[in-house]
Amino acid sequence: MVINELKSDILHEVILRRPDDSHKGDFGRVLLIGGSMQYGGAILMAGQASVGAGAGLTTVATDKVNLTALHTRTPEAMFLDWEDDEQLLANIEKNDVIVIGPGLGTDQHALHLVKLVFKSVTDKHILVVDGSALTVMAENHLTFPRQAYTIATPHQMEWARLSGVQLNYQTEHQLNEVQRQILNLDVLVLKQHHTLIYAENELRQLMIGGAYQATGGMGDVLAGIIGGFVGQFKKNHLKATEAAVYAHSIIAQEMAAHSYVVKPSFIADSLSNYMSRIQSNL
Ligand SMILES: NC(=O)C1=CN([C@@H]2O[C@H](COP(=O)(O)OP(=O)(O)OC[C@H]3O[C@@H](n4cnc5c(N)ncnc54)[C@H](O)[C@@H]3O)[C@@H](O)[C@H]2O)[C@@H](O)CC1
Ligand SMILES: Nc1ncnc2c1ncn2[C@@H]1O[C@H](COP(=O)(O)OP(=O)(O)O)[C@@H](O)[C@H]1O
Ligand SMILES: [Mg+2]
Repeated sequence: MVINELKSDILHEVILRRPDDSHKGDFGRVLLIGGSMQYGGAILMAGQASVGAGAGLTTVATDKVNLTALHTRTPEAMFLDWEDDEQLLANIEKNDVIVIGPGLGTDQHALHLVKLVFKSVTDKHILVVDGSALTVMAENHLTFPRQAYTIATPHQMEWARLSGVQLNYQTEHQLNEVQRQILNLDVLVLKQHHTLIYAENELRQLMIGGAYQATGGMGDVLAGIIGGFVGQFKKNHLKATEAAVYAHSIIAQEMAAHSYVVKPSFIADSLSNYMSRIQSNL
């Protein structure tokens, strides 16, 4: 398979100046589901990243224990109790993008939520599946729903669990591509040093980023940025995903000039500033 490098021009192609005559409803409604008691930080970071990426409206469905922390860190985001199925169903319908998985955990409630989302999404939705949701799928032999546009963001271990392609075989790109198709995925973001993005007729590789990103929460922030980008830049979901992947790492790379390790939440917070530089072509 031919691998094309993912380059900075993707940012200029995707991140456009907002029309003056617009409102929050024009820039995507993103619902993020995750954050057990143990992993609350993951969904907080993903929510913060969705807001930072410019999603018009961000809602976080999580364990009640995370309510105060969410509103303290990211008051722009709305809260939803993840035990309230009725509210969840109403919100799935209302939102354009559903991000499920950051800090979700793998217990029975996590499985219930994954099943609820998979059966409720329609062809109007973009679904981003990350973290624990991928492990829950693997453990319960679930496949992605056909009806939604689906993007999965596994790291190599999560991909091995889900696809059966073990780490030492993941360099065989054709194997990953076949699994992407079998699993009904529109886009596979296979995260690693030099992340690969598999999609119909296309394989792209990120050639920036580094070990300063190897810290918990880095993927949670990426899931939130992807949610914010696909919700907002609606013309091409694949390109919006690629731009999110590139922006996430170029910001980390810039921060690494003066940070040994880059804090994921710092990327979420500086994203908007970076995007403003891109749209002004600075
Ligand atoms: N502050 C928080 O609340 C955090 C919550 N997290 C959540 O914790 C849950 C479990 O995710 P984890 O990823 O920790 O656990 P997993 O058990 O799914 O995988 C982690 C292990 O996979 C292995 N691995 C192999 N290749 C890898 C690669 N390329 N990238 C990363 N790991 C690779 C590593 O040995 C690593 O310890 C997820 O729902 C995640 O969102 C994590 O994001 C960490 C931070
Ligand atoms: N050495 C590295 N070089 C480049 N990128 C890295 C490196 N280590 C981790 N990353 C990036 O950081 C993110 C980690 O995602 P993930 O493992 O899901 O983290 P978490 O679940 O803790 O949030 C991915 O985007 C991955 O590509
Ligand atoms: Mg992760």
